[in-house]
Amino acid sequence: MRVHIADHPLITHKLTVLRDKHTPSPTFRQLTEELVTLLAYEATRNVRVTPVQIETPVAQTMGVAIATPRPIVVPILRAGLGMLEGMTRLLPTAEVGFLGLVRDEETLQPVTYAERLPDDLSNRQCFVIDPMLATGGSLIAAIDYLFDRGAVDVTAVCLLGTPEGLAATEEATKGRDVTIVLGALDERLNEKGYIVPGLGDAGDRLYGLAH
Ligand SMILES: O=P(O)(O)OC[C@H]1O[C@H](OP(=O)(O)OP(=O)(O)O)[C@H](O)[C@@H]1O
Ligand SMILES: O=c1cc[nH]c(=O)[nH]1
Ligand SMILES: [Mg+2]
Repeated sequence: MRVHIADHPLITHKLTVLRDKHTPSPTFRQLTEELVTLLAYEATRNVRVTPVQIETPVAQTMGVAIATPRPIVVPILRAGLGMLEGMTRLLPTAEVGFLGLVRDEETLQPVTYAERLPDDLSNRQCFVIDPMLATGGSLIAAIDYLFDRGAVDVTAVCLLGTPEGLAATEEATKGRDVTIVLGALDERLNEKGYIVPGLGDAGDRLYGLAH
């Protein structure tokens, strides 16, 4: 498993505002979109391209186009939806599949409540988006869905992660082509499975629903 942790002052600045408990939902949504666009630059570094010939006003030249089959972007509902617009802005031709997972806050196990993915992901590059990698349970479940359907590689883009979540994901995805791109690696999980210092419940902060 490859892990890339962002190291850029703009990303750290935007994450600082996102973490602040006084930041209201509209600003939180805007920053989430901006952050995913910055992280997507790194996450798409190995996107498959194919050579194309084009004509500029001056000469013929070779360039590249995103290869087919098209990549697929999979937001993990609910919080991952907040990253979709920023991701598809960089990959406008990507297909979008959906996975609805919610963590049981007692057991910390993910429960699947929605799934709308292509049946066959053979030879597809997949990008999973979810702001939080806490215990890793939700991301591992998402990665399993994708490889079970034939995905060749999965890149996950998360705003915050933990050492515990990374270790669990590494253990569960051994032998598979998995890359994780993080905005920041936080200190730890607390006794309730929340990321410390984290930003709280990403879904609630994006969409404003109380438990
Ligand atoms: O690594 P884990 O321990 O599995 O926790 C991370 C998951 O928790 C959050 O979703 P949540 O279950 O709160 O659902 P929501 O997006 O609907 O709020 C988050 O968006 C991840 O999907
Ligand atoms: O800190 C956390 C952990 C899981 N899910 C969240 O939204 N936040
Ligand atoms: Mg939540």
